[in-house]
Amino acid sequence: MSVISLEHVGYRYPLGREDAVRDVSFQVEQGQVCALLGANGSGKTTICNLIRGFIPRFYRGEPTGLVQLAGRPVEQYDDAELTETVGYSFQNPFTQMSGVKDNVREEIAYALENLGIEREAMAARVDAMIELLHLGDIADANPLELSGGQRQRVAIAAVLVTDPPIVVLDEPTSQLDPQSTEDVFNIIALLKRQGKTVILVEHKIDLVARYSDLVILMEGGRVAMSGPARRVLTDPQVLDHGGQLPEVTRFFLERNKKLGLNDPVPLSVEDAIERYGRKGA
Ligand SMILES: Nc1ncnc2c1ncn2[C@@H]1O[C@H](COP(=O)(O)OP(=O)(O)OP(=O)(O)O)[C@@H](O)[C@H]1O
Repeated sequence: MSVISLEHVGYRYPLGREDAVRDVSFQVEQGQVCALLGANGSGKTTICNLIRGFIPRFYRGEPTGLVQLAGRPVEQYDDAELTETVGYSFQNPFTQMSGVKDNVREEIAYALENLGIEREAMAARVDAMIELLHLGDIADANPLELSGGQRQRVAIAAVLVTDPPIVVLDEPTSQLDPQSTEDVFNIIALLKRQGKTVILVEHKIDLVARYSDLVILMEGGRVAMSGPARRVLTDPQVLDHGGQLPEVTRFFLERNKKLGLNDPVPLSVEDAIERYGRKGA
């Protein structure tokens, strides 16, 4: 049974002039990282909102089709179940801070307070998140006085601390420097090893190629291409649908074209080294 399943899903925001998503179908199995790709406005965040149940609980309107989590329609989940099942890190970390907590430690603990977790266990889980996301230096800082990148890391910690089986990360590295970006992708790999199912909206295509199992490429609210990352992200048609290809892949596609070859195209530098060894291209 798929952990996340969308079947022919469509939705228009109440004030929208056209459908934000149309006839979207895909399945994600437990432990998979699924990347949602596509140009601005192609429907990625809307899909995240449908999976988290914010549509139609927060955003009104009537979605069509069927969104299921672990085989159960999202509309059958109550609010508490959805909170526990889907951890959601928003595209804009500025909207994610509670605004009611004085420091980062309390901000991360906030989500646990309502779950009735005992104090000591709560402190241990918060400490683990502070370590995981390298927040030690700012643990006592006011969440509202952090930089964008710091807030982004606090927001991810606040999502992961509740240990949800599904994690939705909407552009989690948009404000991060290369080192912190790499850290976040290492955490995604860790989540995968823990058996969590991850939905990732991310533009850094080289990292997407290295860490994702599945890719859904959106275009104008529809699924333009979907399937295993290895298949989709080595297909030059991605470029025709407003997507990007990893740098190494583009290089090898160009090489094949120029030399009239039909060699397999690698997805990452590691992949290229494995296929072509030291002699290279
Ligand atoms: N609250 C809203 N009300 C009306 N229309 C909306 C709303 N939010 C998004 N839309 C529209 O729905 C469509 C899909 O938007 P969505 O935010 O899902 O795309 P996206 O791929 O996540 O874009 P981005 O990369 O810019 O975040 C767009 O046409 C957008 O203008």
